[in-house]
Amino acid sequence: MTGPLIIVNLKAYAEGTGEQATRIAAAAREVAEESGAVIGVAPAYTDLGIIARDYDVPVYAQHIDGVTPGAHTGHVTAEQVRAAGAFGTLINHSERRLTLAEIEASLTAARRCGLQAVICTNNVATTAAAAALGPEYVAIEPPELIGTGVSVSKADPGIIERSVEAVRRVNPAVKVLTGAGISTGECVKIALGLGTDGVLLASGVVKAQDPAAALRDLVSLL
Ligand SMILES: O=C[C@H](O)COP(=O)(O)O
Repeated sequence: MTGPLIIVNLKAYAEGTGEQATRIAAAAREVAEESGAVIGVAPAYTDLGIIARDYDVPVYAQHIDGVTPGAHTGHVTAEQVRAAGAFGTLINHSERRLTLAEIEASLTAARRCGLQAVICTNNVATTAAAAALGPEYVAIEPPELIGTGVSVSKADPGIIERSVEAVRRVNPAVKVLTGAGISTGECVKIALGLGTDGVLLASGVVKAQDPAAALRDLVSLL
């Protein structure tokens, strides 16, 4: 994949399975084709297989556990999401936080299965620690802005700049995403201008009346 990456995290917003996820995946595919942007989706586990099978978009798990297949009730393995068609996985999202040891174990599992790893972080220090582990991406998201509609790009550009600097210092091979309240092309443009490689967002697309229109706006200034 080349160019900025936009990942739409569907979280647990849907009350059922299928309908919302397939609508957003279809919109992601359509807008990616029109614009040339890379748009991934992170559906619930219950929707992951169908999205990966029927929609030509990069699919991310929202979390994987750092275990190998075996007696682990209530866990989800990298092998399972890979077999269901996942391209990558989020790790340590603010709504699914892990210890440092667990982050490392989940990253090891992702590597074992060839999944692209996006480690989410909540401040500059954790961004630097995550970068030291060497995932493909870190995604810095100030937790207080998540789901608020107040964009990190406008409310806290400094945390993006400092995170990009920290990653470049620790491990320049790691790419940086940012997220929290991102909903417009302007937010994306500011984030990229501050040195990121893309954005991670949810409510701006998931709660939109017309997800395709919301995605078109996001890529409008690329
Ligand atoms: O994974 C996505 C982030 O937590 C951002 O969520 P949000 O776009 O609803 O603020």
